[in-house]
Amino acid sequence: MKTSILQAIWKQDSEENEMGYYRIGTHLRLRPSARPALALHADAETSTLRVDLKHAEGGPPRSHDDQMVFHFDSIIQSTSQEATFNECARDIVEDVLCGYNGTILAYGQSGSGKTFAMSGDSKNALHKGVIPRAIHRIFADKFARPESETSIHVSYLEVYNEVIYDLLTDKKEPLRAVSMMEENGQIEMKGLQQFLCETEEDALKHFVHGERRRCIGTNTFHKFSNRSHCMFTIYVERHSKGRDHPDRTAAKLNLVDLAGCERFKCIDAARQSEKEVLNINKSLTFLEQAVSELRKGQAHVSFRQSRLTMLLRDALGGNSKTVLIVCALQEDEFLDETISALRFAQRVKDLKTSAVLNKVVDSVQIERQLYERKIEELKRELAFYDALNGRSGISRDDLTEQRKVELKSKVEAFLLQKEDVDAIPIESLTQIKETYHIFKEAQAMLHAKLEKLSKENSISKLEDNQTISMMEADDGVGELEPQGFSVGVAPLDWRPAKIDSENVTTEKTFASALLQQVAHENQRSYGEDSMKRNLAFHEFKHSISEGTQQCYILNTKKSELKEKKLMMQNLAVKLNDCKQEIHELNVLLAGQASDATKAEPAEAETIKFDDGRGQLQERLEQAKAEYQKCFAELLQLKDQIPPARKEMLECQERLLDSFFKWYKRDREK
Ligand SMILES: Nc1ncnc2c1ncn2[C@@H]1O[C@H](COP(=O)(O)OP(=O)(O)OP(=O)(O)O)[C@@H](O)[C@H]1O
Repeated sequence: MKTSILQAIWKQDSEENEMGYYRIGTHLRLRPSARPALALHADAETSTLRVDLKHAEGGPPRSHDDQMVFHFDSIIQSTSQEATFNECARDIVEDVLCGYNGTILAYGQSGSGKTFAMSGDSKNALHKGVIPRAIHRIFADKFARPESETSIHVSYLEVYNEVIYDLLTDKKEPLRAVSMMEENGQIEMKGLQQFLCETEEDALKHFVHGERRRCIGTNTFHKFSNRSHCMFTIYVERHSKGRDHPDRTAAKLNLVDLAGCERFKCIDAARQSEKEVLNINKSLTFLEQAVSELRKGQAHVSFRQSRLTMLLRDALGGNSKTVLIVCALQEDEFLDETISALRFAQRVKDLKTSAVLNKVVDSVQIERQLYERKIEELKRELAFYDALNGRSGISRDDLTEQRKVELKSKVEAFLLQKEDVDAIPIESLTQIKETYHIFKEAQAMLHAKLEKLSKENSISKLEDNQTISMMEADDGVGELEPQGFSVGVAPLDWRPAKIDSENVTTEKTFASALLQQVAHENQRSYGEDSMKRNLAFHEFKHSISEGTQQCYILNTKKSELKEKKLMMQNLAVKLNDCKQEIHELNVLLAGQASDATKAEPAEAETIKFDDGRGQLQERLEQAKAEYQKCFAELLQLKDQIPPARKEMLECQERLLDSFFKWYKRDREK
């Protein structure tokens, strides 16, 4: 029988856990009694309590058939505080350490042992209650896990006459009231202090401080009755050390010691405030009401009716794993209160909460998730547009290694001119980027090869090139721009031919190549660093007579060439001026001729023999003569320039040749 019940409970639990719902655990703790009621039959093995009312003494007349059976997760009777903790509280504390919120709730009539169960007896270490034992377990776990960073805070509040007070207010000050707010569906306590505790002692110090500040009064049942509902909360935040995005959990354990309900007839008017009792009973009634509404599955549960129900909202049906410890007196005179507490426990037993692992996601992670979602959406949208444009099957994800290899071979084929550029597909931005990347790689490889080749081949080649460029830079002879005077409006039969700039360029290129060749040949024999050679060349030109003479001749040739080019430029300008003048005179003469045609015969005669017209004609003739003279000179000069350049280049070549010979001789010495 016992086994089958346990199996059923275990099965129920595991099914519920898979769904994320957790049944509220209920435990019955019977306060030891010298004269327990004959009506109560507790069976710790089956965790059931049978109430036989026919055996009940006193009270209203009852039916002899009145018999009730209450089931619990466990019945604790004459059991140690440690065993009570292990039975009722340990699992919840372990769950809090894993990141689930937990609530342990002590319920029962005044004097039934709620405070004894939760706080224990401070005078005897063996009688420590659930709260100090939970603190011990949490700190033991913190120090047993060096790989995790665990921070522990505590707070302690009481609800007295529907006002919430912070029990951890400094002892010199009156208790500070706390306001309860609801933000984003969460109950927030504005003004409730949370204290960081590094050690178990820190937490115990705060707990004891709060205990001392609880509202305690004397009632009919005992001298130190708690007149308020109290909640000690331990906040456990934990994350693994040394990771970029560590798993972070934040859970809290609410340890609640409810005030005990009392019958009005039991109130000691001399010592107790009626308002106080009224408020306690009222809040407990609202609690019962909320439980029965939850049990019925009502859409609206009246949590807002009291502070207590708001505080316990999550514990009864929200994000919390919850355990209820129902404390009861066994004596006959308290039978009604005991039955009432048992009934409450049975109703709570049917409730389920939906505890979740409280993972703290940092803002960076949230942002990343948002972006990832956005990227997914955009990808879907792109795929949609691709499909609309008949380009389905295009992947915009990172290219696979195989795709990269394929693309590379296509680019190579293109570079080696085996394939046309169309062979490289253009499908997506990723692919285009990869193509650029391949080109860049190819360019880098080529560059490296060239560098290697040039190193192997000759450092001196570069040096000679420097020498050559130095010689060329030294030339100082500008190129003639011959355009601008070839389209003649002058009434001459012939047109001046263009100066053959192509020949000049070719000649120069040829000369450069020649010089390079000379330098290259010489460089093979004398591999020297450029600095030394440049210095030697400078010395040769300025201090060695052979060099000085050749340098003088070269400079003379350069000056002659330069002068000729300058003269050509001046002549070109003059030619253009003449051309302009001829044009203007022609226009004037043509204008006069047309006036003469339109005029009367007598007048026309006057114009025809007008002095001015004769002068214009004369000036035109002079301008034409000037033009022809300039042009002839220009042609002459043009013919002189190539031989002059050739001479200059030969001088240059001779100078270099003499220099290399001298340099070789000098080095051999
Ligand atoms: N299991 C137990 N074993 C021994 N003593 C107990 C037990 N339970 C309660 N007591 C004693 O009974 C007395 C009343 O207990 P307690 O103060 O815990 O009751 P309570 O339910 O918190 O009452 P109230 O609601 O009025 O504060 C205390 O002196 C306590 O030591």
